[in-house]
Amino acid sequence: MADDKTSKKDDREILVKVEHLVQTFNKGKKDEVKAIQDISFNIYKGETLGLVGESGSGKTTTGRSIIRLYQPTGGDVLFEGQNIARLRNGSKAMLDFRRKVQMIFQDPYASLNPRMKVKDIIAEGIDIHHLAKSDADRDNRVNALLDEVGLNKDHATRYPHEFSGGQRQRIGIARALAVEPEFIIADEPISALDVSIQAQVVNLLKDIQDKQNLTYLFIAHDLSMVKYISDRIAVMHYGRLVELASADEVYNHPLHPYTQSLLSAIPIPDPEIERKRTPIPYDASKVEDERPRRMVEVYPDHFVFAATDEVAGYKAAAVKSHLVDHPPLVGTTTD
Ligand SMILES: Nc1ncnc2c1ncn2[C@@H]1O[C@H](COP(=O)(O)OP(=O)(O)OP(=O)(O)O)[C@@H](O)[C@H]1O
Repeated sequence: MADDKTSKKDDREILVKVEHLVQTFNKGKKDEVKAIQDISFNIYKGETLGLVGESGSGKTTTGRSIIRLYQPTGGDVLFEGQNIARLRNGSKAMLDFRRKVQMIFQDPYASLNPRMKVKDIIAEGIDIHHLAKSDADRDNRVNALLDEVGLNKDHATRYPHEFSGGQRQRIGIARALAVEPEFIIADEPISALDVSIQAQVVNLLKDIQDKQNLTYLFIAHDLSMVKYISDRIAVMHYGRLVELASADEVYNHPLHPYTQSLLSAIPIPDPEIERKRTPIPYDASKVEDERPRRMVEVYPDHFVFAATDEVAGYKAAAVKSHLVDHPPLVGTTTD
């Protein structure tokens, strides 16, 4: 992390270390896109790090660069201390990484091969990594995985089109779990699902995490669900991180104007309060000028993207916010 001076030594084990990651598409061409512009953060073993931001902010690109679906333009990604950005495709270390890190995708319709039976979809990774000792072992593993995600063994011989969206996402989760991963990148895993199903899938992911001590990067634009599942939250804007802290900190003591604006747009399930609230508009001019900025720890474990002369202001705002017993709901009210 850029400025660790106020951090106490802690015993959290770093599983993934992203350092100065840069991802530029079509570099040097007319349609160049700076999708990620120098971001650094850690993901600790056993935690869920939520990555939020508007469409186009670079969340998916971050996930895909970490898992090496994209070769980073710059920077490093350390997984268990090994630099993934430099691994050769086809090497033993890369194969090992491909097993340990799995992805769950947004669209459970597009991500499952319609011509394959569910058991073969789930067992794909088992086959690639030669994890099953026999055909019976393969079947047993598939059945246990179906059970784990709330499906049953009768589903094994069916095809994806026979399932609902929520069930398909469960199949996608079983496929990811099949190779006994350590780290899962879930890219908007519930955005395409009915609201009534979303909580079920999130709860399933949480249960599995508890049982298997998995680590998650959970990408979403829906801040309400991210709060529920995340230990910490990183807020992304235009290819940069602007704030990173525990979920409670981000929700109750947001410091960066962009985070405050995002939070103010979440509907509150109380019609009385909701009626009086107006979202805070985001004024980029003050916090996105030419001054160099970096992530600074302005409160313990609470980082904000700040220029040197903004740090004191953020620190004071953090202290002030914590003095209030019940922090004000973000968003201005008309009262
Ligand atoms: N393969 C690609 N080639 C060129 N540009 C890309 C590519 N992938 C993403 N981009 C661009 O990079 C930027 C970041 O996109 P990204 O998909 O990472 O954002 P996101 O925050 O995940 O958005 P969403 O929520 O819509 O998925 C966008 O401007 C996007 O158009």
